Amino acid sequence: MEAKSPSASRTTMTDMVLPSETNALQNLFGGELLARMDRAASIAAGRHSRRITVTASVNHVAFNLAIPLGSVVTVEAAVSRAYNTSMEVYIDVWIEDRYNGKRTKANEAIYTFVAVDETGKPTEVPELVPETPLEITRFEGALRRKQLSLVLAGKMKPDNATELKALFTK
Ligand SMILES: CCCCCCCCCCCCCCCC(=O)SCCNC(=O)CCNC(=O)[C@H](O)C(C)(C)COP(=O)(O)OP(=O)(O)OC[C@H]1O[C@@H](n2cnc3c(N)ncnc32)[C@H](O)[C@@H]1OP(=O)(O)O
Repeated sequence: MEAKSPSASRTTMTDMVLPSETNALQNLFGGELLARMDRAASIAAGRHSRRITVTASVNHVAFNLAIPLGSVVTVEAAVSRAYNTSMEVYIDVWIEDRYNGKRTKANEAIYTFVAVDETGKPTEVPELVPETPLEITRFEGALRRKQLSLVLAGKMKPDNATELKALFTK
């Protein structure tokens, strides 16, 4: 399988915040944002793998800024590292000032997707080769995030999480 860069999977979705999607403070409901990020990330994982993909884990979500009613919200997702059958997808969320077009980063998240065949069995994905400095930083941090996710899910013994442990012993 031919290796791909993150730009091959980059997915951008822009939409606005409607009244039915807000909480009591008139800000975008967190679950709605999670769903928008899941949709963009699953398209990115599908573009990288050209397979059916399923969300295996939501590894990290940071709701740094509330997103008010009426905001123009852009969700950008791209595969940040690919393994055997799984892919880490990094998602950045931006809000855009209606009048001057200035973009502000509101949130970010990291999801893990697994490519599967028609029976739901995990199947191989192409390697990912990062290109830009940001892509390289995200690529290099991905293995410890995968190990943390597997440890929390009870799928890896903490002792085997060598990359994660190195964070604390360096
Ligand atoms: C464009 C072309 C498309 C064409 C076609 C389109 C069709 C249009 C489809 C629309 C698609 C919409 C997609 C929406 C996205 C959902 O909403 S999907 C619904 C929610 N998700 C689910 O239902 C998934 C349910 N879970 C599962 O099916 C299984 O647990 C999984 C995820 C397949 C993993 O199965 P498993 O038995 O644990 O498999 P296993 O071999 O142990 O692990 C497989 C890989 O996952 C990793 N993994 C497993 N758990 C974790 C974890 N917690 N953390 C990190 N990694 C993990 C493993 O490390 C392994 O990685 P690799 O080393 O192979 O890379």
